[in-house]
Amino acid sequence: MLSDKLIKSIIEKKSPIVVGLDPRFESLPADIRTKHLENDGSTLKAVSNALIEFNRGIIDAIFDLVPAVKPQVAFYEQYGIEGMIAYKDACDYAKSKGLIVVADVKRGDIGSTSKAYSNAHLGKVEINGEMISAFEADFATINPYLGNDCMAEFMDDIKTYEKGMFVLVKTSNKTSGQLQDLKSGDETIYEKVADIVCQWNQEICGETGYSPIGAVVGATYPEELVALRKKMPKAIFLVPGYGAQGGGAQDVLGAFNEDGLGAIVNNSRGIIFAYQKSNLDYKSAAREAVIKMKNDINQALEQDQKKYW
Ligand SMILES: O=c1ccn([C@@H]2O[C@H](COP(=O)(O)O)[C@@H](O)[C@H]2O)c(=O)[nH]1
Repeated sequence: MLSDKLIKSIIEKKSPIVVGLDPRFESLPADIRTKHLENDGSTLKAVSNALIEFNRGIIDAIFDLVPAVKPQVAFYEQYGIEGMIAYKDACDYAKSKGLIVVADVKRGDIGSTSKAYSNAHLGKVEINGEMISAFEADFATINPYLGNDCMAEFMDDIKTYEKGMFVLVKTSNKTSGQLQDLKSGDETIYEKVADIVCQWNQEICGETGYSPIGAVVGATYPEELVALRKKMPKAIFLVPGYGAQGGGAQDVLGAFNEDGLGAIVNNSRGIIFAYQKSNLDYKSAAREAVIKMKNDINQALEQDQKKYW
């Protein structure tokens, strides 16, 4: 089961970290931008090729240190078809290096449309009797706003193809409370979503005790992390908000179970653009940033007596 694969890879690499592949063309190293603008002019193709070169460099620099990467589709989609070619390359190249791919696509719609989203990112499409993969990520992030039956559309592919999903429970952004913290009866909306995640965790769970149905909970809400951890013991938490959004090692401790497992902390800008605050080239700077993040989190886990390894 994919949750077992992720947990085992976290243990093997001693690294509960996911690197966010969120490239911005204007923030890429000047030599990469110049080369591709000279080759292809001021075009979407130039940007796409630059993103591909940059991402491959980042993946080469960090693949042995972390279990997973998380490409955020928005940074590719903005460049249209050419951008999506770079998105697919990020997924495929990361997989070729043994990494688990979390597609940050935040999908969810009426049931029949959710199924099409699931086909695109987790499952396959049928063409003339043949089943073909489109993007083939491992996990996808899911927006629960349309309700249980719409999220359930992803379940078939999760079971058939050993995939997983991370459901947005309590997001890291400043105004996440505007809707997510509203009360419905005794519980907040985000607690209701956590209840749904728990139900699915009963339905599907791996030998490590963790389910491929995980939860997104922001590092920027450490108290909620603690409470939600107790509520969803079998869910793996995908924790964004570390680094650029202000979260640090102490803030994410609550995401981990007492066994020291159960969470994977994302850092995108803080790793891929680390070179901007360093004298190193972008690959070496990304590697250094991952090593520092890993040491910081492992040290905090050790002090909290939660370190697994
Ligand atoms: O609640 C959420 C859900 C998703 N994200 C995504 O994570 C990364 C964070 O990037 P940083 O550069 O590390 O801030 C980005 O892709 C977001 O779309 C999130 O931040 N919060």
